[in-house]
Amino acid sequence: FLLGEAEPPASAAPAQVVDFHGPHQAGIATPVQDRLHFAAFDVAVGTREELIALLVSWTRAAESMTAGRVSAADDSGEALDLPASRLTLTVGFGPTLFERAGEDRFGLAASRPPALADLPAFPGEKLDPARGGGDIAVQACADDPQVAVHAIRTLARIGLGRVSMRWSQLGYGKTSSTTPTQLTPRNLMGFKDGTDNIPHDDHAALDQHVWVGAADGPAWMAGGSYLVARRIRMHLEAWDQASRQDQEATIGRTKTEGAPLGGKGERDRFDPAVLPADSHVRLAHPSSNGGVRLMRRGYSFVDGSDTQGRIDAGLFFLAYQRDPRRQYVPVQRRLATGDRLSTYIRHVGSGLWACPPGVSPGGHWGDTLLG
Ligand SMILES: C=CC1=C(C)c2cc3[nH]c(cc4nc(cc5[nH]c(cc1n2)c(C)c5CCC(=O)O)C(CCC(=O)O)=C4C)c(C)c3C=C
Ligand SMILES: [Fe+2]
Repeated sequence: FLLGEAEPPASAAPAQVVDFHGPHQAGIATPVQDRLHFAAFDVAVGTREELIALLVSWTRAAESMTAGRVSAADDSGEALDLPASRLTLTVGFGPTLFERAGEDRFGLAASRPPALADLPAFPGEKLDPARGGGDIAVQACADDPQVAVHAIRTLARIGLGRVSMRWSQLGYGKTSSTTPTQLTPRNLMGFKDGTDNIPHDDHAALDQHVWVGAADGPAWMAGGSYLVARRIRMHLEAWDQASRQDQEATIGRTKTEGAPLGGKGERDRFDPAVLPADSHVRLAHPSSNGGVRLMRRGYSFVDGSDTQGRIDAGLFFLAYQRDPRRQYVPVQRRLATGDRLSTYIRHVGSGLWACPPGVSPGGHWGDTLLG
């Protein structure tokens, strides 16, 4: 059936709409929504003009959907009665968009940011190529799962014949708050996650650790950010056999309160040097990593069970940063070699994308790169 250009549903209170336009893409510093649908696409078109046309049509649909309107006259309809639910759509460009197997498909090879260097291999990871990479990533976050799924489905539908979905991941519960005034969410290990994350309104920290600066280069990335995604499987059966004492020593914080070991309250100031030397928080803490921080925005996932009857669950880790070579890579190197948490987890999927700055009204995703 056909739908006209619809007004936002009456229930779409302004507070449920996150502005799509701005100097930075929404969905990075935006207070984290409850649900995620993340998709990595490979581009099938052959010319730069066709790529631009795709990004223009995606942008127009994203502007509509994030405002709580239908995507187009022939919208698939499953989100029709739902409010915008704080939907954000965030796009990133992977290394293969710039160059794939030595081929410069879109004349972009010279524009590849040095910071978009392929991630090195890390000890202990077991990456499944079917769950990694992708020319373009789209992160859809919303407080309603149907709204996030509708948004990805719509972009895939618009891109039919022009892109193929390489892999995707649903996340059902946020694990990292960026809003310290709210109760910190818990991950599937039962621990509060995101206590010391970068708050969404700490603009000094965002400028220092998340947004690419004008002098960082390349110019088209100023105001953008780099996204690292890791599908991290948790061995929950083994975790559940571990004593609470062992679990707390592994993380470096208490389970119930989320307090640093030796402290009382979740937000107590603490000296990481007093935590166990192989604990996760000690090794991930800025003081162990030359002061670097990450904006964590991950989600829990449960994708049924595997052939051995073990639950296929974990953390879909999403981290935004100014330069992965200085941030994610050295932190992950430290964790991969020394973190006691490594006994209970396995990195099985990976991706890295350059997320361009925000879109101005009338502009489109990637216009600073593609013109
Ligand atoms: C490379 C970066 C990180 C990966 C990968 C990672 C995986 C991972 N983390 C948890 C659980 C927790 N992490 C916590 C803190 C924390 N983690 C990282 C980085 C990575 N985590 C950082 C930078 C920090 C903050 C350290 C600090 O500044 O104190 C915590 C404690 C609470 C908090 O501050 O968020 C928990 C719990 C899991 C389960 C996991 C992989 C599955
Ligand atoms: Fe962590």
